[in-house]
Amino acid sequence: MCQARPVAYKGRWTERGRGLVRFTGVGMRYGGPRGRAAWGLLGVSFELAPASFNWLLGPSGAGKSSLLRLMHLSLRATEGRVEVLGEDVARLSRWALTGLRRRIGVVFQDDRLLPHLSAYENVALPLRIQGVTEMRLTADVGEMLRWVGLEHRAEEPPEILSGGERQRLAIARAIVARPSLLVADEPTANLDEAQARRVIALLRELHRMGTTVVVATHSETLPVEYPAPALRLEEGRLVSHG
Ligand SMILES: Nc1ncnc2c1ncn2[C@@H]1O[C@H](COP(=O)(O)OP(=O)(O)OP(=O)(O)O)[C@@H](O)[C@H]1O
Repeated sequence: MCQARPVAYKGRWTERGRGLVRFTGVGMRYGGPRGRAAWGLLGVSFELAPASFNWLLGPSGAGKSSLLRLMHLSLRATEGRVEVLGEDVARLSRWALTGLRRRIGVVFQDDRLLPHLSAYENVALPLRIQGVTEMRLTADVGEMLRWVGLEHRAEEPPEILSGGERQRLAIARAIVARPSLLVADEPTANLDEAQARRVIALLRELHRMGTTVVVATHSETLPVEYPAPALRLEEGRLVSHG
């Protein structure tokens, strides 16, 4: 399934070398009832090399989702500096943030597919929003569905696909617009081992094509099976990176 590589258009897959992610002294403080505000992240500093594959590890409540939300720009840090794809996000205008978001793909634990659209239309959606031509859309969506091994399910609604198929479809949708950074928050949490391996193989393949990939997981076995740099969080602090 993973042997067939997508054909890079215009001679490239993503902007290789521009996938840098750097956090410097980052803190994320969540509000709450008076006196109950809490730090989800505290003093977190690290740098991810462009086109690297990275694990994000830590127990429940350690801050993994908070870190990923900062990385895919759905949260703003309370303190510190967040640089994504080489941009200091606090300095960007709303317009520039929207542009940067388009270069980031996100995969969640639950697939978040649209139930009233076919598999094909779910993958096509990001390209339709960007207004790409129908010819390019057809080629790119077909290529993505082939890559994730779902070309034969193109006309099906997501609800009749298996959990693993839905998650592969979610990956196809997240990467069809060729993001430079792919952030995955426990993408294998609901899958059996075989399906989980298939999903990780796709994400590893994506990294080999030049995308920076960050995958949060509770799995003890996947990071051993697929060795890669790992960020480990505990109680909101980065306790190791390497
Ligand atoms: N929206 C929020 N409001 C208040 N506190 C929050 C919010 N989101 C997260 N937190 C708190 O921040 C801390 C880190 O949570 P986060 O969801 O980032 O951890 P996690 O490692 O992803 O956990 P899990 O593995 O269970 O998903 C926790 O103490 C959590 O209760």
